[in-house]
Amino acid sequence: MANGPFRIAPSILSADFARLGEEVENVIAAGADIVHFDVMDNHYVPNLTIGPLVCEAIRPRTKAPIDVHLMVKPVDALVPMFAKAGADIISFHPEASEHVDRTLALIRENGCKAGLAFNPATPLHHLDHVMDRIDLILVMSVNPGFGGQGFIPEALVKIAQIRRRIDCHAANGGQPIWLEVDGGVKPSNIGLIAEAGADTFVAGSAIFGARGADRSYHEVLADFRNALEPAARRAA
Ligand SMILES: O=C(CO)[C@H](O)[C@H](O)COP(=O)(O)O
Repeated sequence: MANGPFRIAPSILSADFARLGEEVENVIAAGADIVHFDVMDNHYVPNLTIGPLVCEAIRPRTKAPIDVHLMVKPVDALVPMFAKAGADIISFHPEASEHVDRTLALIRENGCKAGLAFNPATPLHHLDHVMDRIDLILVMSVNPGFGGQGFIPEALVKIAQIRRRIDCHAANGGQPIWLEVDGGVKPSNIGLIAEAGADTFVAGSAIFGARGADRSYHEVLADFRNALEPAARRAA
């Protein structure tokens, strides 16, 4: 699936919704690894997007993992619905669940990988006692709700702190955990984000914005891969 140690996950929030199936096929054919699916409820975040029916509609269009980011409160009722709709990974925010441990278990019981998402101001103590129940940690490098925002540089510190926790967990026999970053990721900063310790990169406007810039998804994804090369060489 991924080229080298890194995965690129286009956020379909910035895709052309009128041609969503085609957009998903094209961006994966151009070399992306994962489909990032942003779910917003106009309650936990001030925007409203897409739900399980749209996930179900795009599922047959790709074999790539569908990575559902739930920016919703409450969370639990949507977990089985997205699992049934074909999600592979489901992430949620600890502030949006009354029982983080229960929600993580529910995601795995429904056959998906479980992710925990951290807003820029969410403290990392939410990882305490649940590291063995997590498959992915999602660091938001913008406040959630909208695509096209600028990367918040303090996220780099948080990424490095989480990388140390993941490596320590693995050194003690723990399961692999992906470290995903979402918000303002571009070819100009992805190298720095990888050096801080991320391995999975969500990008919406920087990839789907190619449409307006007269460039192909293949060209834009090549920019991302080239920018990742020094970090990939160091990781090899
Ligand atoms: O979760 C999100 C916003 O809440 C989006 O996935 C994220 O912002 C990606 O968009 P962009 O790359 O344009 O910043």
